[in-house]
Amino acid sequence: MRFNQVAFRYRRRAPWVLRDVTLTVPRGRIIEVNGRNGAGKSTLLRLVAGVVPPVRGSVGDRPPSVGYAPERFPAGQPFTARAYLGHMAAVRGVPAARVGEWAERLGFTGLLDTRLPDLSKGSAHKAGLIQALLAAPGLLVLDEPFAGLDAGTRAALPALLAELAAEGSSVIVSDHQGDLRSVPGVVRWQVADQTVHEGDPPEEQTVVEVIVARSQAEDLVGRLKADGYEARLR
Ligand SMILES: Nc1ncnc2c1ncn2[C@@H]1O[C@H](COP(=O)(O)OP(=O)(O)OP(=O)(O)O)[C@@H](O)[C@H]1O
Repeated sequence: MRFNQVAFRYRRRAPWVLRDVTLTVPRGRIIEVNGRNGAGKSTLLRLVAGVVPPVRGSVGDRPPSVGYAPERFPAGQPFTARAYLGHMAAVRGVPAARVGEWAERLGFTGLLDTRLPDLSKGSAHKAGLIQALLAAPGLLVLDEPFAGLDAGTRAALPALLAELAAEGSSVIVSDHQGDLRSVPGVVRWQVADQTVHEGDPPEEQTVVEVIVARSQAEDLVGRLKADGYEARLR
């Protein structure tokens, strides 16, 4: 899946949230999306999932089956979790039994007959997660999935995501709390300055003063430069 010069803003004349975003979403990998509050992480995830279209540019080759769990699960609907998830399974064309399997895996079985508005915030979040996982997604987009989860589910989720990635899914996750730090091979994206930077943020730079005999100074500067440091003679 590819983003070609994607730009997005929520309204005409509103400031651009993202501009000139060109990137490839790798298959079979977990991508962790970081950035400060308001940088545009959720907006990027909505564009990846196809919930909003780009204002400029294009998105190509999105896998046909997409699972998306937004940051806030809209829990106001007057159904039980079982009825809601059964409905979502039917919409996605997967057997209703899949609901029970994921509920079991995420410790949600006892809550299936609770009405969505009566679920706690964390449990509603889990219902959102199960709904995203139902259809063995080629692309799984999770916005802050770790927020509000109980310790057991929170500890189990990275391995579950790694398993889906190993089966070939692209798994894109925004994560403030570093829950994916222990998973090997995670790709990191930083959202900043209205765009997306691949890789870890550049480390902060500092200046080290070295006092050396004048006769050795040029040699030392040369050696430091050869080692990749920025060095100047004063
Ligand atoms: N539905 C919306 N309508 C209008 N503006 C929005 C909407 N959603 C987000 N924005 C604006 O877009 C910008 C990016 O917001 P976004 O939610 O994508 O950031 P974020 O990095 O996910 O933030 P956080 O870490 O706080 O969740 C912000 O200036 C925000 O006010």
